[in-house]
Amino acid sequence: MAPKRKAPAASGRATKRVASGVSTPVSIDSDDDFSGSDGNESTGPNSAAPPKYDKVINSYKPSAYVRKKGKQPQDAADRLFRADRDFADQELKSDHHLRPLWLDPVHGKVVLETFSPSFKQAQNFLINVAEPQSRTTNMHEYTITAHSLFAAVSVGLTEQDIVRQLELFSKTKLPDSIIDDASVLQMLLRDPVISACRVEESNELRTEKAAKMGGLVIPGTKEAQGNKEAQARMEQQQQQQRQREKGDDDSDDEFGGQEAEKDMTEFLREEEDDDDLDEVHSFEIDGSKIQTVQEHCNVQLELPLTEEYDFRADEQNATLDIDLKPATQIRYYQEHALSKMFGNGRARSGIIVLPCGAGKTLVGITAACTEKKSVIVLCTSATSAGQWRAEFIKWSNVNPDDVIIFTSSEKGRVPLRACIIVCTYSMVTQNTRRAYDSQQTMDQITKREWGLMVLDEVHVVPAEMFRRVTERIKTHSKLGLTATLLREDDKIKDLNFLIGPKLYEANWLQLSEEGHIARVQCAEVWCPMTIEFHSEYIQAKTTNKRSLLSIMNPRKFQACQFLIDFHERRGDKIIVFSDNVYALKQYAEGLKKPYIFGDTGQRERDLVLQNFQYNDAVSTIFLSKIGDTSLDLPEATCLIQISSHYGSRRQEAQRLGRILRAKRRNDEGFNAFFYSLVSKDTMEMYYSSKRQAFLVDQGYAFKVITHLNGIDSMPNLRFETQDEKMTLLTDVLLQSETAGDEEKIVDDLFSDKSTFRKAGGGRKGGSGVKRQAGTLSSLAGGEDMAYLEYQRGSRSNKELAKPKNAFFGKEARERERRKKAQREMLQ
Ligand SMILES: Nc1ncnc2c1ncn2[C@@H]1O[C@H](COP(=O)(O)OP(=O)(O)OP(=O)(O)O)[C@@H](O)[C@H]1O
Repeated sequence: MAPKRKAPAASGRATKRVASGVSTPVSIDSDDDFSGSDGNESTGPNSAAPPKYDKVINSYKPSAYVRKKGKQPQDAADRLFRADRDFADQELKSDHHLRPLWLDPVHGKVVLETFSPSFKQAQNFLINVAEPQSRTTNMHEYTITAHSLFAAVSVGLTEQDIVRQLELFSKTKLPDSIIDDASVLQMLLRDPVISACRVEESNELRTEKAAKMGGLVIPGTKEAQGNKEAQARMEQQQQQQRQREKGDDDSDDEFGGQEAEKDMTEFLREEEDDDDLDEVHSFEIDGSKIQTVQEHCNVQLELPLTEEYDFRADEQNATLDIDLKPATQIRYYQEHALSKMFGNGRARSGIIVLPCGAGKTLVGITAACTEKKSVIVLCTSATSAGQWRAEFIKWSNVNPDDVIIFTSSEKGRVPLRACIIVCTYSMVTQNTRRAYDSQQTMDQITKREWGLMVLDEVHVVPAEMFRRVTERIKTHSKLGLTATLLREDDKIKDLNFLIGPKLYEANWLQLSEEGHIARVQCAEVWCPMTIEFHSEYIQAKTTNKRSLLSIMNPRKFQACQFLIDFHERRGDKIIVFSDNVYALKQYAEGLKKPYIFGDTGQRERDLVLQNFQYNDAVSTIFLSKIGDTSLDLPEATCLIQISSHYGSRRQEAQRLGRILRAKRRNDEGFNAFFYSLVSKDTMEMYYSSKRQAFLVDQGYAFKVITHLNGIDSMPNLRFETQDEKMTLLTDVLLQSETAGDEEKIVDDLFSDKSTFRKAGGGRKGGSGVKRQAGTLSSLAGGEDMAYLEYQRGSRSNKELAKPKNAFFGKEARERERRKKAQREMLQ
């Protein structure tokens, strides 16, 4: 008999340590396709090299790590093997190599081996019961939380199912766990906040049989297709039967009738099975206090609630005539996501997370086609509202007259019949007095009940806005859609009770391997500082100055120039992002490329974007932060970040999303590219790794490029001579403190005060940004970035925009100069 082996400590971040690709620098050769090597050089999770973790486990000697009293080994790994992480006593099952899960029962962490034979089955199970934390090539890490377990139970998994499956997939024996649902309800009844929200005074729970839930088929799936075919066959059989009865039967299909009967028997059997469903224990709460109860349960009691809508039993609200067009087939992951929402035959409110370009819109539309009740869609801009309407008409058979837009520029009338209304968050949440027609539409929206509310881009909308939306609009179910649940403001928890729990989160790498989104090569390019820039960097007294010096590092400029040239020659469309406006202008003008930032007027923006989209001579544009949320950007295949010095993981994920939808993604060997240019030995390196954390968790490996082969022999490379470098340094040193600031853009979504519209819709003449008052010192510095605060009411924007003093005169002249230069670049 083989000797018993002990389990190693299931360290929470095992995958992260394996995943980190930044530690071993590699270089690229400009003559090679940097993607062409298939990432073999990569040290990160995308590496084609065999999994190293495997070897670590096999050579593992658990006893060596057991922490003995009195002995305090102080090496770097010691903290990973503290008492609460030491699972050396857990016994490995004899066939543990066939089972893919390592469990940490103390912290609820689960590590899944992707190279295990039962990986797929284990993954399907884990997605239901746990939150994915990190999904790299060889290891996935999940956490089991109260929310995730509750979500699992509410899609029909029982406590026994969960324990049985965990036991099945785990390499070690499971510790016991007990859940008691009824006692939770009794506890809620006794809770002072909740009992005050109840309708009845009694302490009794109401008990009834669970509603029948089977038979629901999500449109656009193979099952739905099968059902339609079966129904068509049945109709055909009935027709033939009628003809036979009339005596003029000429059909030779004598088995058709039996087939139809079989379908029906199967259907009835499913219905019968549903009779075995459990009992429902309930108590009723006052409708106006739902939000209080949700917040209290989710936040204080940590008992997440789910909202469910039995739409098939709703006879009060009119049915919407909508179905997916017969040719519309939803993809398997869209079906998975929707089955989480409709898994128990009702519509369960919650959030579906799919990467950019994976088809969130069709998920929302299919949800609408499943419920067939009135729908309200909330989106972030007028452009997006228009796209939602067009997509409804493209994918479904809905009558176009039934899809109404409500934005600042378009205010359709809401009909009394069932309909779909697509509006912007700002239109619905506006607190100030509305124009007459706008108020009328708003009244029609708030007066009626909606079956489904689709909330687009939930990660960028402030929680306060959701609160207002959900308070004002009566809806039976809510579906939040987003590419990432990351929010730097830590308001994600609020989304849980304002919308619902996360229902589904797709695996980015899997979708890109399957060609649903583009395959992306990520790289961090380390640019050494020149001696002069670095010595000024060390002496600089303020963060802003240091930041400006690291962005303007001449070697970074050269790397940017080289990469643009390299990718333009490959036929890529390139977006260069700079959060700093001074650098944006210096780089773009220095390289003779068009650019857009907050101050760029609408016509100039449109001109630049259209040229980028349609003009082969314009392959590169420079964008400030305005490109993150406020522009409807054409497709790009290469992104270069030159300045993004704070560690926003969301911004990083959002920017990556810009290239995930590349249409050429299914071309043989196609890769999109995402570069971050980082000045070596500066704070940029720290922020860069912070920003990458989310993408590393999604399985992206960041290659580190320490040398761009060919850069030294590149013709017309800028800042080659010492003189040029020194002139640049002098210019940077002469800039005022605020030149090192990031551009301050507050999307109009976030601000009631903003009088500006987002690009592509809304009020004429706006620039899509909120400008904030700049300090006098920023003006005195002579730099040409000025922010004005536009107040509502008192004076028109036109008046305010008139130059009022010499500085603004200069500003106007500068704008003219810039426009002229841009026009020349675009010719
Ligand atoms: N099931 C499907 N069959 C065919 N095409 C699809 C399907 N699902 C999505 N698409 C297409 O994929 C593209 C991306 O879809 P969509 O714009 O909805 O993505 P998204 O997730 O909303 O992206 P973003 O977050 O960037 O807005 C669209 O062209 C859409 O038509």
